[in-house]
Amino acid sequence: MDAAQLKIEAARVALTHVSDGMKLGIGTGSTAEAFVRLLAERVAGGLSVIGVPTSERTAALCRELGVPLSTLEETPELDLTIDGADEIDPELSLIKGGGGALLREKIVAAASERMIVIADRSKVVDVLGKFPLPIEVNRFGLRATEIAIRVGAAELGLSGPLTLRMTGDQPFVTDNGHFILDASFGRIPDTRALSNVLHAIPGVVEHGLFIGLASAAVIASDGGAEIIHAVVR
Ligand SMILES: O=C(CO)[C@H](O)[C@H](O)COP(=O)(O)O
Repeated sequence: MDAAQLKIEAARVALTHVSDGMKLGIGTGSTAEAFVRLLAERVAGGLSVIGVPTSERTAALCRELGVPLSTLEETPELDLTIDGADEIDPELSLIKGGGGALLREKIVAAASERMIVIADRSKVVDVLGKFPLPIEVNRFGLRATEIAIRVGAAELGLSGPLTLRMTGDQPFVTDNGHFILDASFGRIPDTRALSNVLHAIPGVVEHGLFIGLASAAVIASDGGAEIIHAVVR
């Protein structure tokens, strides 16, 4: 199977966990898009669900394909979120935000009873950090925030380039109007410690470490799809 087929396979298996009447968080990215396309087919066939999208991009696709949408304001408690990831470790901690939607993705996942991550096997790692960690930051005080991140990371023995994400010659702006710094720290042995350090910096809005949020992961490979369950949650 090629990469696109693996994404569809992971999405197909995740869809078997969706049932009539569910309130769904709907992720962002190419794997989540594969899920939306399959979900739309089921909706056309009579499945009744309501979706809360994690980005404007996902919202537009859902509207185009006829998946009924709500907002987190209208529907603040969700049954299940299905989303992709950039990296997944054995405890189902994740790096997310490659598509820039990490803040809404984390809020939606936290508002959901369960989160199922869908990915191909290339996303599974022993230790998170090969994929640069996206950090959503307020535009105000960007340089000061960058310095505070460097200092905090160094206290944990982490260092590496912090790159302002760009779209062409302009900084990439998230759906929430913020910038993203991609932190190439390499392996992150203590994800909780880094999460705490980043959350203590006022200019940091959110980061892409998702710890204790995923209940299960559907990992697709040529051998088929494997479901990994989290120990907690
Ligand atoms: O976190 C995300 C978007 O913010 C995506 O889930 C992540 O980047 C994976 O994307 P893809 O399925 O395209 O590999």
